[in-house]
Amino acid sequence: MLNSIATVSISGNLPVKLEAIAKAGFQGIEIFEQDFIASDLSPADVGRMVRDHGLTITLFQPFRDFEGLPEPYRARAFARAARKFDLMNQLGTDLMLVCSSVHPAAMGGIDRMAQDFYELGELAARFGVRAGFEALAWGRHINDHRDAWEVVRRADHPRIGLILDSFHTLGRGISPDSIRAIPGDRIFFVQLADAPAIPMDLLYWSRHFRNMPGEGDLDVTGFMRAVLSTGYSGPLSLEIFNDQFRAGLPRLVALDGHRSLIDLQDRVRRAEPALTVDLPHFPAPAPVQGVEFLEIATSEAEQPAIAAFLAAAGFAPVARHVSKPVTRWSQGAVNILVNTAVTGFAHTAYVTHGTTVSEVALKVPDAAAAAERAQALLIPAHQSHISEGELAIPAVRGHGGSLLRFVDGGEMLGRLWDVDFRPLPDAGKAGAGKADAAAGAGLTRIDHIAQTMAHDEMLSWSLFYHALFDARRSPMVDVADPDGLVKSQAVETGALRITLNGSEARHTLAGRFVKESFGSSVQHIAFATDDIFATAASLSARGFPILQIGANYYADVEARFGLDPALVARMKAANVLYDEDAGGSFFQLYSQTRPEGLFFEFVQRGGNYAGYGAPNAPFRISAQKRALRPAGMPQAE
Ligand SMILES: O=C(O)c1ccc(O)c(O)c1
Ligand SMILES: [Mg+2]
Repeated sequence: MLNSIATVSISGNLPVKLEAIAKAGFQGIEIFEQDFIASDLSPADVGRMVRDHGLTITLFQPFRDFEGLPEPYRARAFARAARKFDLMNQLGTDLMLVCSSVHPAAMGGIDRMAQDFYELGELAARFGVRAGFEALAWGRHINDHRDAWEVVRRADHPRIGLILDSFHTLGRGISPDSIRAIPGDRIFFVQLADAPAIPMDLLYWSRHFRNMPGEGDLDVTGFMRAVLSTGYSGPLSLEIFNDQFRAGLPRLVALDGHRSLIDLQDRVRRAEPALTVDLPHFPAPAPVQGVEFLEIATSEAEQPAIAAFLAAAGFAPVARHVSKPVTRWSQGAVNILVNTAVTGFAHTAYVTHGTTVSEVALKVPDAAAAAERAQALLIPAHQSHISEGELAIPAVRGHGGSLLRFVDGGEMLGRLWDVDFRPLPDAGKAGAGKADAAAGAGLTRIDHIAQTMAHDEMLSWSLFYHALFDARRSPMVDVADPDGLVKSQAVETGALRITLNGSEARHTLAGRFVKESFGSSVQHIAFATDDIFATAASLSARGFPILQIGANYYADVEARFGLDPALVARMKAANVLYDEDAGGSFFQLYSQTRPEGLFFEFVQRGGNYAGYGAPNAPFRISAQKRALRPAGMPQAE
């Protein structure tokens, strides 16, 4: 099976698109007619350029408004088809997509349309080409692949076949199982696209919101399984109309496309092992068991402030790296490494972003398997310099260029802290006298990590986690910052919870963070506690910069949830926020933002509360922005 992508799916002019598509590892392209017409290259030159990139033209499309026309339109449609078949000969492709008609004069009648296609087949034979019929979800008479198939079946011509497009089938809610009865050799071509579940006009949805399989909410895997069960073995081609991708970086969009096709085929074979897919073997996704450590890259000059912040949050320095200026701070099951190296990856991250989370290390069942899966998904590996006797911890490039490491409980990696670190002589005594250092502030583990990015990177990172770990996504939510909207989406796999946050508005807290840290990065880390009030008291005793929440919030939250006024009084005194869902309750407490924009959150989940306190986010953001301004300053910047 050849993997292919339509030129409409990415930005740039035709040569730029071809280059990006070839570099991303595709074998074929669909030439969208507009892209060809807009270029001033001759058809033969385009064909040559495509082949020089090692690509083949899998499809020429679209040919519109063909079937069911009365004269004189009908004769004109055939004359037009002859011209396009001739063009296809010059381009060097043998398949044209005919999408179902939206012509106002088009008439219905399966047999009339079948007759038109039979005659088109005869014409195609004279040019040595073929044509495939695709049901557009908004076609005038044909808008369902089952009807398109009936037309093709009745046309009964070897040069006329069916073209399936996952969007048109799934977008209309048609079960893909209806595909299983179609003979695979009558399916000439398969186009793949996903889309977010947003109710809207089908045409508008299709032309602006399609995304890569695995980035949306449609059951593209179910569709693919049905297609492959027919014995179809032709191209698998992405046809993604998406406003962001049209403006995105061609290389990155094409690479995401290839990743999505690999992940899709991997899902198909895991769901239905009897189906053959064109993929080498690689490990299945495994759920993440936890965050083993986070590393903050900083400088010697800024290190004392970070150390003070961590100490005030109840962390204690417990160990030092054997060869690098890296300190391990611990509390509960949380490990935070502070790296002040002036060489190597952490330093590059610091120079690029300022003080930043440069690494996230995930505990997985098998680190080597996770790295192998990443490689199969075209996620670049990272080789760090390690000294004699130290562990090589597998790493890949993750969000914002940071490193994502994989550690497991095996022979070597299971001894990470013993091999690479030496305990500090006074470990455990740090902060003694202020509060109980051993217990810290009651933080037990990392609840979630919030990664902030440009809005148009969100789909890409959502695909990354979905493909690598089979992560589940919750619906995207809008968070109102006083200066614009921020989109937020949670991805979860096993014990790993990540929120992806993106904003197009430059003055939102998220937008400013991306600008000021020169690219996307971890913006906040949320720690779990079993007792939010004890944590609040401990933080307060340590002089931690707790975010102050206004009185209006508490009056509202008491009324909204019918909370006990005594509880609300405690929350107010401790600046604790509250939310609940059908599963349980949620308490949160925030820090003010640090100079580089990083902040901490402390949460207590009750029952099976599944969210992240999104309803509180606007109030938290406003409070953080207030805390950033000297008292008495007006709201506007
Ligand atoms: O939006 C369209 O018109 C259009 C054209 C060709 C296709 O293959 C398709 O899926 C949609
Ligand atoms: Mg299509």
